[in-house]
Amino acid sequence: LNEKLVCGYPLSIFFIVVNEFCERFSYYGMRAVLVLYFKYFLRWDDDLATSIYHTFVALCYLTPILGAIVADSWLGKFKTIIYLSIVYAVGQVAMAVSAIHDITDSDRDGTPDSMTFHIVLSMVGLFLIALGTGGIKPCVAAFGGDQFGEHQDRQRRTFFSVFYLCINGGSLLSTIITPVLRAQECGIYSKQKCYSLAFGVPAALMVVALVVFIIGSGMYYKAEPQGNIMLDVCKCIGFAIKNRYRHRSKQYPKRQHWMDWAEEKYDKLLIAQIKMVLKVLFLYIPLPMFWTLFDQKGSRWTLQATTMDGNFGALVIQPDQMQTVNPILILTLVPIMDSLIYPLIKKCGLNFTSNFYFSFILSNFQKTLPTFPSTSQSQLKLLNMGSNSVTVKLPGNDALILPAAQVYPFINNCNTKFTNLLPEVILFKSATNDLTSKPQEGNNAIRFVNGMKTAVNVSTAAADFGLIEPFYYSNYSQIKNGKATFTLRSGSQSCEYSTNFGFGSSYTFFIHSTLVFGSNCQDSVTAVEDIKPNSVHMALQIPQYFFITAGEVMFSVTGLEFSYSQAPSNMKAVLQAGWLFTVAIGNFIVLIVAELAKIPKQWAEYVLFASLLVAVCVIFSIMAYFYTYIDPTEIEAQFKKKINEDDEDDKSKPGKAEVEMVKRDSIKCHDEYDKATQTKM
Ligand SMILES: N[C@@H](Cc1ccc(O)cc1)C(=O)NCC(=O)O
Repeated sequence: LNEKLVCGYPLSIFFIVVNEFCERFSYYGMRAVLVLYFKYFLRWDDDLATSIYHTFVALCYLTPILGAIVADSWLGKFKTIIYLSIVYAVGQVAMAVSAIHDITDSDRDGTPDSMTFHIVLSMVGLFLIALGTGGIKPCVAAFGGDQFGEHQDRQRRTFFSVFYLCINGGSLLSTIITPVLRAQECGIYSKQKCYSLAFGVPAALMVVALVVFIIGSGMYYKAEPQGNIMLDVCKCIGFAIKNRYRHRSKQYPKRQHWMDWAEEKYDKLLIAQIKMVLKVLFLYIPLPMFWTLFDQKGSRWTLQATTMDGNFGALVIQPDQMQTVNPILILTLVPIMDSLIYPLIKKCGLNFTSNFYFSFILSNFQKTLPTFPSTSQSQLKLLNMGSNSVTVKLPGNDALILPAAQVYPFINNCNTKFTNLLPEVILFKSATNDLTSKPQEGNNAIRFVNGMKTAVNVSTAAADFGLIEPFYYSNYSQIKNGKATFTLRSGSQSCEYSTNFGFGSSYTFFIHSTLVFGSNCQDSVTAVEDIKPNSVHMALQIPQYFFITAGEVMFSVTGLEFSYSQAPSNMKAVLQAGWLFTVAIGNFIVLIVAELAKIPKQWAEYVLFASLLVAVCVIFSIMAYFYTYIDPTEIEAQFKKKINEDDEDDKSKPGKAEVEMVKRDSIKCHDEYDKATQTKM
């Protein structure tokens, strides 16, 4: 089969593994920034961004069925991988182009003028990517498995572990790199967040994946497609159901298995193979619930991270970079599980082959947003710009002593009249201009109010607030976390004001009438916190990541190998597609809950998912306990032997030529299986 062996492993798998590394880099790199691209570039709200994200992920895991049909019945795995990789690379390029804001920014203000163009192009790109990544997914893993002979079970198992490590190596690098690229500013006419680069690098990696795969083409074992096996399976199941229904009367004797009702028309080998597949597919039923929780890392968890404090001391983590925790944990946990935990469990006499998972999501939530006025109210701020306390009487309220240089936020009904306010008390009505949500991407939204009788210019290295007229206020500007120094200027005179920012806060800075330029103006500016900085640290997401990743290691890594080893020889890609289909269903569940249920509290949604998963865990454990492992090769060999013996018997009987022809047709795939195993030896 494979003459070139390195340390007992076929050389060809090196190209497959590198291809997978680059492809997963491309996929996860693009996916890491996708939800933020929807929110901040296409300007969609959280629910729409989450829904489209999960529709895309679901599509990526529905298309494997298409890829498996094409590979098994028409092109073979090798050609399917090549053609669909080209489609995939085109999709990635389309995404990169869709994120170039300059293309439609004719007024050069930094925002796209035709959002439709960007939406349509990115949706086309995502569709092509889903077709490509999903289409090749069942083929690459099964193609890798095909490179091993019958006697190389151990090597094949190791291959699947290494394969999983490569997936996570690729995704780890990309989930670190693409958020950094996204955070850069780029553009021809105006500088904006560089989503085009964050999508462009994954596009380049997909081209590399394709080239590496082609380079290895001379070394692969390429099994021939074996006819439209999916169609045969569907027809055979359909016939069994119909036949069972036709013979529902009690006068007909029962058969051992409902699929046995297909025996009149279909070959026993095919029926046995379908039984094997159904047995595994039945075990897959509870799995979507795991993916429902698992895949929210890229959507809800990332959006949640944008409202958290990402300051890790020397490192400041971007919200989308938190996803790297998953591959980091995979890369550490898989070797530990393989070399320590599983052998230990085996030694204890437990057959704990990881068909068990448990994960629980803890939701953390925070309240850093203030109480905002309702539609019939407005928010007012009273600012005492004088140097003495003043007493203020607000309509319907008790008299209030407002100390010097202090601000009093006040929500009142719109028609309330204020009279007799002292000249040094500024009434600052900001109902329509105040921020009502957290600033984007962990930035801080800052504005200045000028209480002086002369216009003041305010600027920092990162933003220019422009010239602020007396008793007027500037627009908001976005400032990153850390120390910021503002320069206040009036004519040729200036002074500096410095302060520290956290993540996701909003401040209004009031410049006092008493400010004297030329000296330190630190005491002449009052900061009023409109929105508190994010108080919950991103590190609090790590336990959730740990539990969900431990669950992934225990069932997903081995699930890949399980799906391969329990599949009949001609249905390996089909069963891989079945496994991936559970991921698609899991993402549809998120979609349904996010779009239809619209649970108002995020924590309630998390608790719902976690409770469902606990219930499903119990059901799955019972199902896994009763599952008995099979050796498809052994079963197929027995059938082959039996059919050959029957053939010999039949040939000796007169008038059986026609039956023999039908049988020969039905075991066509069987002969090919034979051929393949002979070559493998
Ligand atoms: N652990 C996942 C990979 C991954 C990486 C980063 C994320 O944010 C989420 C998931 C994995 O191995 N998946 C299997 C696959 O085939 O992609």
